[in-house]
Amino acid sequence: MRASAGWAGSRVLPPPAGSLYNTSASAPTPAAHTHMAAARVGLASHASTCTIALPRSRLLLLRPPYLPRHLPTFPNYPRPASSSAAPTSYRPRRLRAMSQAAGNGNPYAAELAAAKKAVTLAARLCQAVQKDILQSGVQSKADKSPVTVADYGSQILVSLVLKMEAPASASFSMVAEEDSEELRKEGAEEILENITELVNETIVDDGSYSIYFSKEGILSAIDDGKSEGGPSGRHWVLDPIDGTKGFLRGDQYAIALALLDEGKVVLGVLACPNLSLGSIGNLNGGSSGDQVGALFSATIGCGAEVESLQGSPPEKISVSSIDNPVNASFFESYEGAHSMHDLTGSIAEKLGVQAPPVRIDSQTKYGALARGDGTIYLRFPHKGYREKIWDHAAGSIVVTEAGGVVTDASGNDLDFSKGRFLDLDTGIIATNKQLMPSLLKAVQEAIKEQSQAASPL
Ligand SMILES: Nc1ncnc2c1ncn2[C@@H]1O[C@H](COP(=O)(O)O)[C@@H](OP(=O)(O)O)[C@H]1O
Ligand SMILES: [Mg+2]
Repeated sequence: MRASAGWAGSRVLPPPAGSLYNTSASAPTPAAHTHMAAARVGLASHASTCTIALPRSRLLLLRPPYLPRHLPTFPNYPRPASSSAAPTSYRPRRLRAMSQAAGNGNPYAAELAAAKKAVTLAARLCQAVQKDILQSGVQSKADKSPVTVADYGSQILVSLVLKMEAPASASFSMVAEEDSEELRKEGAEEILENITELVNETIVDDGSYSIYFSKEGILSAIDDGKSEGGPSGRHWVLDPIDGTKGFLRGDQYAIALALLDEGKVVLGVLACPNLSLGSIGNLNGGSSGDQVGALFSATIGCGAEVESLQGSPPEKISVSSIDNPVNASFFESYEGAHSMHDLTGSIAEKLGVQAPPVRIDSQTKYGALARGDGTIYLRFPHKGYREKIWDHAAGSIVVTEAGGVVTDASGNDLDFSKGRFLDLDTGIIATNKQLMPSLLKAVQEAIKEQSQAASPL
């Protein structure tokens, strides 16, 4: 059954005056904003070439009177993000001080605070784009450029916040899904323009940073994600929009960010803008009408938490304690192309699970599992698919810190130290400690039967 994500409310809003992504010579432009911001940061303005049409409501936010509020009166403004290192002298201290005060022995408290801030800002951009996609009906067309805008935009914002908030001495490495190759090609000028506008608009709206991205800065920030990761040092791991298909449908998606330290995931945050704050356990992935927008976080040895994306005190979460499979339910991909639904059905049957699968997109499944909305997560890609680390790093630590277990189909821990891919091709399973032994047994039996059926001799 199809999961619905509580976006009905946004669908009935009046249509925007223009699309975020269409260009139109006659449409109003945020030129005044661009000129003013560029002048104040001492950059060349590109406003004369800007033809993006913004919805009227968003244009209001770009009027010059807003700018002084967002651009504090520093004697100088930081370099644009196109420079190799983020400016350090104007880094906001608020976040650092808060995280230190709330650290309570968490050795990654500053990184955790930065990661939460990063995905929250990225989620804001993604929400604006998804709303526009749903209102304009673009999701039914072949043109997938709005998703591209959100994907890149999310990656840029995460990169910006992490660089701004990271300790000045730390080198920056990020393993992320996107690079700038496509955007540097001829014909990509318009989409680059749109990304530049949207990213800068999100930063201005937020007000935390006095930085302005030029187009070259945008390209360079995307390429911050080109790291190969590996077993030594620290690497951020980012999926800027996980669950792209769900994002386009108006369903679940996540911004997933983790930190690897010496090959181990030590921290993970998952922003799930369409996930209800109440349980989705009995709703087949849909919203119960509660407030939507959940932010999961976990640090190694410190447990897992959930809070509202709009800001609420974090609450500790733990996986379900159900130890009888008859009472269990399981999550799997909405997309049959991402996980073999016939195999997972046979595993569930062997285990004795009665409930139908809860099919939702993205690492939102890990978050929902971590807070006990369901008991099991099964993922069995079709033969030959290689899992990427950004599809599991954040989600897996949220589950393990909530008391769960995440392994491959043979019961091995996931190894995030091998570069951009996970070194496995068997499948990924997650559940609580009580159920894992019987789940592993059912998985191995079902896989054996499947391979016998495929080659009966
Ligand atoms: N053939 C395939 N088999 C398994 N996973 C796939 C796949 N093609 C894409 N994916 C991955 O599945 C992720 C979505 O997972 P889920 O099915 O749980 O929503 C995608 O993340 P993106 O949407 O970030 O590309 C992508 O990395
Ligand atoms: Mg993904």
